[in-house]
Amino acid sequence: MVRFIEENTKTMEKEIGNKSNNDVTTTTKNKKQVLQDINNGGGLINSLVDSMRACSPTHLKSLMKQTSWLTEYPSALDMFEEILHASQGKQIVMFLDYDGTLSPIVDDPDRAFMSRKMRRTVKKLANCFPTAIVSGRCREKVYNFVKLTELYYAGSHGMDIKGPEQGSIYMEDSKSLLCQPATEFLPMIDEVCQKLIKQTKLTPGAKVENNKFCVSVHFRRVDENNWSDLANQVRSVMKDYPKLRLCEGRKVLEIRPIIKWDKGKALEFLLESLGYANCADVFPLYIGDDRTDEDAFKILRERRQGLGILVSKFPKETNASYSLQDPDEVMDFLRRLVEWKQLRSGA
Ligand SMILES: O=P(O)(O)OC[C@H]1O[C@H](O[C@H]2O[C@H](CO)[C@@H](O)[C@H](O)[C@H]2O)[C@H](O)[C@@H](O)[C@@H]1O
Repeated sequence: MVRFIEENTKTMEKEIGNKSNNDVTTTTKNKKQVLQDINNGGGLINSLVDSMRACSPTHLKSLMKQTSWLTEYPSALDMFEEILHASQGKQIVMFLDYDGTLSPIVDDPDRAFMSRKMRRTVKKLANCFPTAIVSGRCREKVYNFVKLTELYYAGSHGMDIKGPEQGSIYMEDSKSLLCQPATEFLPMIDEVCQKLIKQTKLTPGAKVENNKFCVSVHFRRVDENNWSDLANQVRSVMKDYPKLRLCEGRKVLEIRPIIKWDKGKALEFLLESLGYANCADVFPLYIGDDRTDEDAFKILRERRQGLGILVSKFPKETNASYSLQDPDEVMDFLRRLVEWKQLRSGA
């Protein structure tokens, strides 16, 4: 396991361009270039603002018609039987993103609560299958929203992984499972976070969130006319930190260490920890709504194992195989999985 981490956490200056988790969802070819320029200190502020605009799904509506998109990425509810068929004889392992997947997207990140019904469903799910939450938020924060001790948690985009507090039937000594491949960056992240708070305080609506191994700069509540100011402020801080990179989520700029670690690596690490490293009898199911989830979808495609489900009401480029519209549909899908499993085990 130590080797797994070492091999995967070497700095990746050279690889940034190829491996950025924004690759797949880049709406225009030069958006990747834009982020590289920002990351490398080039500072194309206008282009960063374009890129921020593209964070909003409404800007992607015209990319493909909904109907043809749904033909390519059918509803996981409609394809439920096919999914079960593909998983036959294999151990299903569940990976769930939090924001936009288990909880609806809201204006205030501190109020992104999941419903009681969803919590009950996820609890039942974890009784049926090994289940992990994989989030961009810091692990403690996402745990405080989910509050289930039977889950694996991968916070800070997978850079902070911990086994279930209450132990697990799927892993011996799961309580001691801890993987934090970016600890050396903690002081830098704290410093950058303080600078970003200071720099952005004059931009109404901007919110800087310290996610321990990464930082989020939210612009959901920033007037679009002020986005270029915000981009300037972020850029002015980032230019002094070549070991950090900038990515995007939903109306959020994510600042992360340039290590070769993301939600895809977290998925692989957890599969290995669960004893499924070189195993054909495993069927990982990853459900997520965000660009950072694409790294995990991509890994599943590369491994030809399990499948990814994108949560989106709008057509988006994705490495997922199926889609669900919103957290309500996610809950329906999870419930059906639980019912199916309970029926099979005669519970
Ligand atoms: O990987 P995730 O669990 O999806 O976390 C990604 C980011 O989610 C949160 O921000 C997003 O949700 C907020 C609440 O609905 C919303 O206000 C914001 O616009 C979204 O980007 C979280 O606050 C970030 O720290 C996470 O990185």
